[in-house]
Amino acid sequence: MLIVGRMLLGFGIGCANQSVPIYVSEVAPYKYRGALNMMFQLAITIGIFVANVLNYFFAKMENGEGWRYSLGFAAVPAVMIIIGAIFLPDSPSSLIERGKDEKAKQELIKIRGTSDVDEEFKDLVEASESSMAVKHPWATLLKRHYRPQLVMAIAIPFFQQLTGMNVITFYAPVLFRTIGFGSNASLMSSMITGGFNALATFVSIFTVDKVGRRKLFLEGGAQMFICQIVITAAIASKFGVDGNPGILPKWYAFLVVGFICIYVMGFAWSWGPLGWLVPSEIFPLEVRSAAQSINVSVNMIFTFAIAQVFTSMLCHMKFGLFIFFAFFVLVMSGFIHKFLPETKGVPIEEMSVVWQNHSFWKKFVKSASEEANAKVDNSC
Ligand SMILES: OC[C@H]1O[C@](O)(CO)[C@@H](O)[C@@H]1O
Repeated sequence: MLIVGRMLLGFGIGCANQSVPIYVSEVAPYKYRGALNMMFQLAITIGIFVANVLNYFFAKMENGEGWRYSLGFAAVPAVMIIIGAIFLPDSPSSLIERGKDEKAKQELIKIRGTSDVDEEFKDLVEASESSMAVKHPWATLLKRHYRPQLVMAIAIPFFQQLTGMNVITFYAPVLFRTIGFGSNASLMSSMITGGFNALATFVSIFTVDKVGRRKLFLEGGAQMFICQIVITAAIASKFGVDGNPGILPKWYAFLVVGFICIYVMGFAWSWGPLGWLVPSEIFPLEVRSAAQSINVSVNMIFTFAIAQVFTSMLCHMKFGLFIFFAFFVLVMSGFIHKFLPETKGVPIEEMSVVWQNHSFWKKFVKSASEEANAKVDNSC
C-alpha cells in the first residue's frame, strides 16, 4: 500500500512540476516573471520545512503512531492544489491555441490590469500560429534549431540534482547522526536547514528580476562550492576514513551545521528556483510542453538516483562524497558561464533573440530574416 501511495504521490508531483512553472511563466508579466515563477520553489521549500517540523513532533509521539501522521499529512497540500486549480483561469496562450481568441484577450486584459495589451496579444497569436504549424513537437525538439532548448532541458535539471541538495533534504537527520549528533538534535538540525532553505528562497524572489539569472546561478555555485570544501575538510579532519571521531567538541557541531546552512542558502537562491524558472521561460510554445516533460523527467530521475545511491556512496566515499558534488558544482557553474544567456526582462515570445545573439548558440539558431530567406531558397 505504501508503494502504491508513493506512486500516486509521484504521479501528482510530476503533473504539478510539468504545469505550474509553465503556467506561471505564461501568465506573469515579463518584468516580474522571475519573482512570480520562483514562488513555486518557495512553496516547495515551505512544504519541506513544514514537513520537517511535523516530523520532529510526530517522532515524539509515545504510541509510535507518528509515522502514520507524517505520511497522511501529504494529503493537505494535495487538497489545496485541487481546490486552487478549480479557480484558476486558463492562460491566454492556452485559450488562443484552442481558438478562443476573444476570451484570451479578455483574460489578458484582466491579468494585466490594463486594456493596453494589443502588442502582447499579437505576439501570443503569432507564437500560437507557429506552434500550430508544428505537428510533431517531440521530433521538432530534436531539430538543430532547438538545440539550445534541448540541451538546457536536460542539463539544468541534471545539474540541479548534482548539487547534492537532496542529500541534505532527504537525509539531513541521517547525515547529522552519522557525524555524531543525537537523534533529537539531528531532527532539530534538519529543521534548521529546512528553515534556511525557505527563507533564502525569498532572496532570489526579490533579486532575480533585478540582478538576473546568471549572476544568481554563479554566486550560488561559488557559495556551494566553498561550503562543500569546508565541510569535506571538517569531516575529513575528525572522521578520517575509519569513521571514528572520538568525542566531538561543540564548536565542531556548530561549524558543520553552520556551513551546511550557508550551502543550503546558496542553493536556495540559485539552482533551486532557477532550475524551474529558466526552463519554463526559454521553451517556445511549439515545443514547450515536450521540452518541459524532458525537464521534469530528468529532474525526477536524478532525484531518484541520488536518493537511491546516497547511503552506499557515503559508506564508500566517506567525506569524498562532498568533493564529488563540489566537482559537479564547478562544472555546472562553468556551463552556465559559457552557455546560458541572460533571460531577465525578455518577453517569452521574443526569447529566440537571446539565442541568436549568443556567441555559441547563434550557429544553431537562425534569425527570422535568415529563416525567411531559407524558405525562399527552398521554394526556388
Ligand atoms: O529545496 C530542495 C528541493 O528543491 C529541488 O531541488 C527542486 O525543487 C527538489 O528536488 C528539492 O527537494
